[in-house]
Amino acid sequence: MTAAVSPLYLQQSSPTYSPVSLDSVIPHGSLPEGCRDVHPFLTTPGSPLSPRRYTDTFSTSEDEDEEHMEMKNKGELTKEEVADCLSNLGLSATGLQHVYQFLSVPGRSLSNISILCNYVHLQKLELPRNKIKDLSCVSHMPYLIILDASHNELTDFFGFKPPKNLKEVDFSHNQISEMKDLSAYSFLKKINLDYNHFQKIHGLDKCASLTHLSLAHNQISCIGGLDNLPLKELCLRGNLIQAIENLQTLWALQVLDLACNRIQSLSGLQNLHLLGSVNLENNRISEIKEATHVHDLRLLRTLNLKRNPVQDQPDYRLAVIFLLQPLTGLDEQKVTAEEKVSSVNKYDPPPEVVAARDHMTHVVYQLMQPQVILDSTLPSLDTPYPMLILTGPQAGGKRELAHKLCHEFSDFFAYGACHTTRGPYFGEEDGSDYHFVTEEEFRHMIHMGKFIQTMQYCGHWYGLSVEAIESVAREGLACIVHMELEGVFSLKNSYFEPRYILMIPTSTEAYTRCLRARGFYTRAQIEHAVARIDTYSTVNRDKPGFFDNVIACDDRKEAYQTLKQLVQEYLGLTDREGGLSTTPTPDNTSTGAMTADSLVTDRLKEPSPYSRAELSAKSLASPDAEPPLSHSMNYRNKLQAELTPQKTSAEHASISRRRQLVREALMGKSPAAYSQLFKRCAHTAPSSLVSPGRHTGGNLPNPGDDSSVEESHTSSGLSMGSSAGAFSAASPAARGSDLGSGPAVEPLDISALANHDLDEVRDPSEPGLTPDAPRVGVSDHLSPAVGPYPTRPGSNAKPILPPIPSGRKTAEPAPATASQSQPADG
Ligand SMILES: Nc1ncnc2c1ncn2[C@@H]1O[C@H](COP(=O)(O)OP(=O)(O)OP(=O)(O)O)[C@@H](O)[C@H]1O
Repeated sequence: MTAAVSPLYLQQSSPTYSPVSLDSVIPHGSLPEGCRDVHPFLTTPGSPLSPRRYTDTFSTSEDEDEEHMEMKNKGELTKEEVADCLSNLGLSATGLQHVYQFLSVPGRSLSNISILCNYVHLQKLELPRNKIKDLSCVSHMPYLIILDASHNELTDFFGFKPPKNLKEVDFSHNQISEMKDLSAYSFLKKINLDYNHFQKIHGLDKCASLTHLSLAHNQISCIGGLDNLPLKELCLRGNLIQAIENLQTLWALQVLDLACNRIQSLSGLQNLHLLGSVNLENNRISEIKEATHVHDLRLLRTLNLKRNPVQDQPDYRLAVIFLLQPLTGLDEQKVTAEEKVSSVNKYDPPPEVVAARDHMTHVVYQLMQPQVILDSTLPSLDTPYPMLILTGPQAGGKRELAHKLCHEFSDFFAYGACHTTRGPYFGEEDGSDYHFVTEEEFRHMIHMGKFIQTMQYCGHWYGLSVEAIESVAREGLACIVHMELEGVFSLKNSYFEPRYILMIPTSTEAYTRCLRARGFYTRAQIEHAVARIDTYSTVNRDKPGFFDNVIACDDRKEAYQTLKQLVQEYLGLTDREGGLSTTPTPDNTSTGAMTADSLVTDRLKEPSPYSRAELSAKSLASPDAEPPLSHSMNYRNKLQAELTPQKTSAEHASISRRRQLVREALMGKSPAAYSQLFKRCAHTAPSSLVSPGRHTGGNLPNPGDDSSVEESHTSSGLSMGSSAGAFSAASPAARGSDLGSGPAVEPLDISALANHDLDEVRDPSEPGLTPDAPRVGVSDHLSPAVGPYPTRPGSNAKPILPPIPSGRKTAEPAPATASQSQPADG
């Protein structure tokens, strides 16, 4: 049987090789049926059908060998070499024959490959590292898909008629200097033109399939000619490019390599939303802020800015990681989770982090000062000093309403003026709205441990000093302070247990108008303030109970009415004019205040898991409601909860009695006990009271419950009931100013407490014990062995939750001097 002759074979002009029956080469039946039409030239090197074998079988003449050698020497590709280098037997494009589809002839110094005109079925042609100047033979390869002519001497760009299916071309490392129109090559997908002499990109407009283009190491100075190409990868490294331009229409671009150019800015990348990797190594980028140009590229995962001047910027890496949060690799180094967290904590710390740092700073600075006992706001673990904090975005009227409240409820409240480094606005008075200080003074105060919390807002510092609160407390009043969210977070870390009322605008437009109308703020400040509305509502939503109440502050009058009503409810007062009562409205909301949760619900129009009544009941201290323990539990309770999860029945009884007292206090039913908060005693404490260290609690005795209220009133050497009055002895200002109109409180004799019969304080479940008796452990603390005042000041205070005082107790505020209540400077 004679094998059919392949078309390729028919194109061979060599007389040496005549059609041959495969049966003469390999045993019949050893090739699959379809393979029997294969031309013997198209054999795999080394296979039984390799040209070597072939020539052995059909021995050639010596003349032919010589001719072959001669051709080789001239750099001409010979049939033998071709036969050696063919591979990939497969069906021809027509599907009618079997042909070898690949030819790879690398590194043979070939300059003449004209013989390839005959190999029309080739689909892949590799000719790298030769000396080829002419590729016209490719014109005869209509089925060619991949062409590698890299490392040759080509000067002509696509110097052949376009093979219709040509998809990948590698002309890198040649000497081509000019691109030409490639509109006939519409199937081209990848072109590699690295290491040529191109100066300009053009002619690619119609390459509608081009996804990969590499023009590295040419002489291109401007990016252009790439409009609307579906490029996914573009490499222009090693050129003379100075700016990233004309890339905005490359909507599909994912990988961009612009290393080793002269680029100074990342501008020009901002619209490439699919970009996942950008290499800008060894350019001239010097500013970290350049990273903002790619800030919105949410898919950007790797960025290389190595060998750019920007690397010398302090904190470069963290800053870039912060700006480009989705990055997983920067400068060929993995971005770790730790780096991401550090960068956020450094450049945009969440309020909790700011507050924690702030709190830590002030605690440390306070501890570094000589310690004194505060006469009024002593951090009693049982009875925190009552404060009301109005919080919310700037210019929401917090300050105005705080002043109004203080004016109207002057028997209860006074304004706590913070310190600020900003200058006074028109009409603001030093000491009334703020204490206006210089930055230097402010910093000095920080270092002297004078602040409880500070915050930087719009470039200015604000701080609440111990003295600001103390001076109010010494008057027997509760303190109203206004502050931003971070201040609230910080205060929540402290020993104070204020009530927090969020005043929030519900209409952004109206709020913006209001800010503008003030005329104080720059555009950026207005935007900043508006953006903070969301911060507040997010905290409110995510942290139920964080704010005790929420009031919409769009309308100041309404807001004030609501606030006033709330305060009256806190105080258990009836409205002086309107006769408002504390009785809750039928839906139990009782005021126009929104509860913290309901505001979010309203704002976001999401269904609330709670009814309005439930929410109100949760946040307002109605007579029948439990005190809002979740957020106003004091330090001691928190610690107790952690350390002694199991309470004795005596404790339970004590707690419930305390709660009852709170309810009554809130309703004004037990003013005597409640007023003790602000009772000052004329009694002069022994000098041992002025502790060398400011007691922040812990190591001093704590009666633990209210069982000793009566006893302590009568027998202690100190006034009691709250930190406000308990240690007035430590403060000359407080001494002698005990002219309050409230009920007199008898000094507490600690020794009497110490002498308690232990039997009285045992668990009532045990025979002979009363529920309200102090626990044995507590009484142990009170051992006389410790001394007359061996324990924490205020330990004689009764654990009555004191949200708001029941009234002013002093006729005349005692003059306060810094030395009396502040840590001494130095
Ligand atoms: N110690 C503090 N800690 C945190 N924030 C504070 C502190 N003192 C004042 N602030 C807040 O700083 C912001 C800027 O203060 P500024 O006095 O400029 O605002 P304002 O216009 O008076 O605001 P508002 O009318 O809401 O009181 C305000 O929101 C204010 O409540």
